[in-house]
Amino acid sequence: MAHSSPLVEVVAAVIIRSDDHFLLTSRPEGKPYAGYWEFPGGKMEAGESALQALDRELQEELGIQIKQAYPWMKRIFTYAHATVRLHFYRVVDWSGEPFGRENQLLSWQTVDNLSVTPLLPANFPVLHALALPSIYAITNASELGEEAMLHKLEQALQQGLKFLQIREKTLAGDRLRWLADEIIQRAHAFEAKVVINSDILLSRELGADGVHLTSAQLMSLTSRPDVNWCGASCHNAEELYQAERLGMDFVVLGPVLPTVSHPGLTALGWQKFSALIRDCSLPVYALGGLVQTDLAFALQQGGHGIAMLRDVWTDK
Ligand SMILES: Nc1nc2c([nH]c(=O)n2[C@@H]2O[C@H](COP(=O)(O)OP(=O)(O)OP(=O)(O)O)[C@@H](O)[C@H]2O)c(=O)[nH]1
Repeated sequence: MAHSSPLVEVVAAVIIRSDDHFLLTSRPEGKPYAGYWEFPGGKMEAGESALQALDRELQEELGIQIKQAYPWMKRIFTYAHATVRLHFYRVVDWSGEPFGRENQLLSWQTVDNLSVTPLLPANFPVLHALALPSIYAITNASELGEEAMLHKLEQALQQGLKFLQIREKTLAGDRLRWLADEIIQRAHAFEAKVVINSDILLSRELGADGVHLTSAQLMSLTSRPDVNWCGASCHNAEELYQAERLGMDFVVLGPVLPTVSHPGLTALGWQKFSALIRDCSLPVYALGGLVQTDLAFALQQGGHGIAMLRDVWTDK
């Protein structure tokens, strides 16, 4: 889209408590969209980095100091008054207790039970992304065996796993249908989301929460399949761009590190991962050779979380 006005760079903080509640504030009188609920933040000033701007805004508006913030999605949005580029950060640790220093209202909210309205229109995709957990598991019955896979899944669900992809390339027909059905039933008993690799019809038939498209499917589609959650595998800038264009809910990008399952693919490395997603408007999971302890680093690189096919099923 062509921008008639210059881009206004804005930082916005998704301040998340350990109980997953996040903070919304109401826009003060006198500003465009006064009374609308937003994430605390504001315009970057000349010479400031995004993080410096975030730090300043949170001190000015809420009286808190950031201790840990992760860069997250970016999003360009055109309002009648301006075109803004929003730099979202997830702030997970801070000092001080937030209070409205500019007489704005504050409210701690959850994605499942949002009780304030109206919200700034640019922020809806961000709320959607907040519903996605930071760990994305990928099933691996072909290596573990089907019964062992189900057993490991049960354990992982008990330990808090909330999101997984059924990806069983060596199974088809009734065998895949049976296993997928077993997995979905177990996951749904724990309110975990399940997407199925590639097969949109199977996902609908079994009542899964959506699909995970291969990069080849992603590149050949002209619109997003009509399912609740739709993700895709990406390996480069072109595929990321297509995922944004089609309005995917999330992507995985990799392989970040060399991996046993895809020996032919050259690993991106963390630097390239981070550079590729710097301006991405979607939540991006890092994938490829990762273990659970890589999560913090992936978040620092701008990732939404990590996807795992092996480490997630190993006993800890
Ligand atoms: N702070 C904030 N701004 C947002 C969000 N979403 C969103 O579209 N914006 C837009 O980004 C711009 C931020 O401008 P602002 O008016 O809050 O900036 P500011 O605090 O520096 O105020 P100022 O007008 O006094 O300079 C507005 O156009 C606002 O509509 C959000 O979640 N938080």
